[in-house]
Amino acid sequence: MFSLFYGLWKYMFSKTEFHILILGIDKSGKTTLLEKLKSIYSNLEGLPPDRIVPTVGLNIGRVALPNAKLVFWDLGGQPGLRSIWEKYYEEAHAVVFVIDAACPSRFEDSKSALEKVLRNDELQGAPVLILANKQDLPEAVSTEELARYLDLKKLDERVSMYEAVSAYDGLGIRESVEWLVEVMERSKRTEMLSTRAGASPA
Ligand SMILES: Nc1nc2c(ncn2[C@@H]2O[C@H](COP(=O)(O)OP(=O)(O)OP(=O)(O)O)[C@@H](O)[C@H]2O)c(=O)[nH]1
Ligand SMILES: [Mg+2]
Repeated sequence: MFSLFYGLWKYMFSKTEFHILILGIDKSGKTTLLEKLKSIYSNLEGLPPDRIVPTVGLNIGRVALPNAKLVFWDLGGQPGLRSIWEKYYEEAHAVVFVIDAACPSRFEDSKSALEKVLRNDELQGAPVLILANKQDLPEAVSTEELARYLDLKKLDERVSMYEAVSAYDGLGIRESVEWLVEVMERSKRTEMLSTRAGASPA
């Protein structure tokens, strides 16, 4: 009897926990975005941009929404650190790929890093959100222009979206999170990860 009530309680009140990987080449603004996410969604003030240093290990940010718990994993994007990204693929429900939209000279590097992410079998079916960051800068390109530059064939088969954001002023961040939650809740990958964890599908 207890287990019946516990099961019902769990079904009604427990929230699904989603793991979201924040990837992108160095200096694209991943950690600044993570800190902005924390300050938008919790009472805690995130670190101000001038206190953020290049990431070597892993930064974790937790966001509690009425319908879901989000755990963001932010990794370092320097070339020598990108091989670490793969260690987190298996457990990730979705990927946020951050690009410095104001720095066209590094679009090629971003494109090849993103293509490598998209090719990896361990991330099969994971929704991908591509963020054109630093929109507060006048030289930042739009999502349409960035999409043209990147010309990603592999994206056609993906649940994906481009969003223009600024990790400084928060532009586009709520919309991005709303999209992520909506697609992760319906995604086959979430079902697969829940089954693998021995829990009932979300
Ligand atoms: N103008 C502007 N600058 C930004 C924005 N986001 C990040 N930056 C700046 O870009 C630089 C790199 O930001 P980080 O957040 O450290 O970048 P990162 O992607 O975490 O870099 P790694 O940890 O080395 O991979 C810093 O000087 C930030 O202040 C933004 O939205 N607008
Ligand atoms: Mg960082």
